[in-house]
Amino acid sequence: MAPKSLRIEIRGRVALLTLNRPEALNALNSEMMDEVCDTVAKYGTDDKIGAFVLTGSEKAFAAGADIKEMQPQGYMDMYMSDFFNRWNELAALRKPVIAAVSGYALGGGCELAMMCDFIIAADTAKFGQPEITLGVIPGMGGSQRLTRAVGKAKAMDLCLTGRMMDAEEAERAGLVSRIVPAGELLETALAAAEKIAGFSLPATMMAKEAVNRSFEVTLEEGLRFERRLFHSLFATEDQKEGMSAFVEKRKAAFKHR
Ligand SMILES: CC(C)(O)CC(=O)SCCNC(=O)CCNC(=O)[C@H](O)C(C)(C)COP(=O)(O)OP(=O)(O)OC[C@H]1O[C@@H](n2cnc3c(N)ncnc32)[C@H](O)[C@@H]1OP(=O)(O)O
Repeated sequence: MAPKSLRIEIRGRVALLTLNRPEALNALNSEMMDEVCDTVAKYGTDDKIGAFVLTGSEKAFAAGADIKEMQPQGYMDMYMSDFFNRWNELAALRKPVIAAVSGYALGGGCELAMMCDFIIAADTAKFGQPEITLGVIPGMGGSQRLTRAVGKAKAMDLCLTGRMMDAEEAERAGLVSRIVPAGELLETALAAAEKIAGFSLPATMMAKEAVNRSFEVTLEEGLRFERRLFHSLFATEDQKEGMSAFVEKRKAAFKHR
């Protein structure tokens, strides 16, 4: 069945996923979670896809989890269904994912963007964790990923006051990798994704794995892990091709093997 709240376009080796619930500013409900996670599961194992772009509308990347869906729930409902757990499938995706954020990225929207590997923001983007204004706290990783991205002071400020930060503040804080004019957001994100998808897929996957590992282990363990991955890439055809192409002064043609 075709997804209802997600548009999927395949552009060469890039899968472009557009959140599509404009009537609710892309509020993330269970249907959307299933559609996003089913889609990344499908293309995550497709050798023809080398990178993803996740985006929303001009007004909202996503204005948070769907408050109307959560409002009637009780503790047992949330606990027994392990509400939001499926979003971990996006965070665990092994291929690179870029979040292209325009407008609101609030609550679960900000958390969803942070599950991606990096965020390219339009100059209109606004980030925040306003859950405190609803009597709750972040529940899709905000207190953890935001703190790792921007440090304790700013994460506390955002989680405790519920205020929004604009794209410039988010870039200064390290949440966002680059800011572009709103009209150039999608082409910039797609160009970055196409560039990544043109490199060796095993190398981009291992680069992602190595950077992510730095959040979990000591420096010494991380360095050893990186070196082992680096060594292993010398078993790939793409290492032979990439280095030969440099020596022969030509463009590499990676086979993703
Ligand atoms: C995942 C967790 C656990 O971390 C929790 C969360 O994510 S909780 C949600 C956090 N997000 C918010 O609290 C933001 C809620 N939205 C707003 O504050 C405003 O909508 C706004 C400031 C983003 C934009 O305001 P405005 O331009 O005035 O538009 P609205 O009229 O408010 O919204 C239009 C339409 O969308 C519905 N909407 C917006 N956000 C949500 C949401 N998170 N869940 C459900 N529905 C949402 C809003 O109700 C409007 O619909 P109608 O009521 O007109 O049908």
